[in-house]
Amino acid sequence: MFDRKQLIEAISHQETPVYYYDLLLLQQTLDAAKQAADKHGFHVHYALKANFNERILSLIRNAGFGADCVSGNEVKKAIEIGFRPNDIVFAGVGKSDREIREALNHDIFAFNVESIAELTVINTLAAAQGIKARVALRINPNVDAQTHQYITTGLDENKFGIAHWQLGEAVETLGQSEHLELIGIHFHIGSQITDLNVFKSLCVKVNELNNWFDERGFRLQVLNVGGGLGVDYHQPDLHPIPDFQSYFSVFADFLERKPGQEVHFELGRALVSQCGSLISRVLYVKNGIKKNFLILDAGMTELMRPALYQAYHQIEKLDGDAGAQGDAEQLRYDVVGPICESSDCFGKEVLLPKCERGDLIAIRTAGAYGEVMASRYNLREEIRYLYSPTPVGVDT
Ligand SMILES: Cc1ncc(COP(=O)(O)O)c(C=O)c1O
Ligand SMILES: N[C@@H](CCCC[NH3+])C(=O)O
Repeated sequence: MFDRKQLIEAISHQETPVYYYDLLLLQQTLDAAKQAADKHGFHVHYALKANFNERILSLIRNAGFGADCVSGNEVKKAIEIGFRPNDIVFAGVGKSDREIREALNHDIFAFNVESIAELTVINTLAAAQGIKARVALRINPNVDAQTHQYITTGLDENKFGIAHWQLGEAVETLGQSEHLELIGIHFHIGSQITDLNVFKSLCVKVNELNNWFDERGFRLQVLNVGGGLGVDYHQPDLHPIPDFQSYFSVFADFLERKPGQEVHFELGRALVSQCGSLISRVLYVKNGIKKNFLILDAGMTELMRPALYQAYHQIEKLDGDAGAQGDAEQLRYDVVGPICESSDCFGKEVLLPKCERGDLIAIRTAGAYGEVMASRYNLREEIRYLYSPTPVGVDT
């Protein structure tokens, strides 16, 4: 639970803006996800792209998750943090030769391969090292994730994965590639998916393709269905932990596994979103005729999602006489940052208790795709962090 009192105390001497991570909530989320996945014998790789803060990664590694990486540096980071190479997968439409070579050196579990040309390149680089690379084919299943158009990835018009009509050629290439071992098929249809029916549709496609490979004599070890489970940006206190039980049950009920086949997942957002908040102070209040502006010391440089996708994040006043839930006068504010871009806006017409300079503002559900997407535009300061006390008995 978001402990405002503890946070206000911790923050009082702290410069803002600052990312606050609730490590207890993170641990509870990881425990819930692990328990729900273990019930079905599912393997979960954490998608590092969502947040690669080292304290967070350590907790995730200790909780027994693998790693899903999308660059050579993410692979390197995962190894440094102590993820076992055998628990690391590497996706990405544009893996460079250097990145592929380094991942081969580490003998990672699998490359999720996104094109036929990439198969040929990995085969050549593996041959040069005299080894065999384990690969899974990332297939574009043309399933509509019913999410924001910029974060949908599994439609024919998206750049990700191999199209189903290219599978014949992919299989032919594999047949000619002595240094590749096909271990599975991989899918990822998009992010922030809140309608579980979408995952049922994905299962139907995975089953069809699993049969397609089976009929051609391929014994696939792994079905990797990617990530994408969404979180509640509107009510973070009501739903601090996503419903992992229902999510994994969809796959347990609808995926038709062949004997011995493993199911792998790549969750990012669902594991880390709710544990993070961006904490900021009000620099200025501008009262206009048409609008009131709350100008914060945090901007799109610290949290880009609202500017980039018009994403909603709950905005709360943390302190002040009335507190966030008090019966003080409420006003509507456009909550903006100091960056010289009009899109530098966290929310329009946000209803808040009357604010003044120095008040603390929390922008919630910022643990995923927050800090990692920060930029130094306008030569902003480096990101600062603050952590809640480490959960008892947990080693970070
Ligand atoms: C291949 C792949 N796997 C996993 C993820 C993690 O997605 P999410 O954070 O929505 O769980 C992504 C990002 O969308 C991705 O591109
Ligand atoms: N960055 C996106 C999600 C992209 C997921 C990675 N393919 C977000 O903030 O919601």
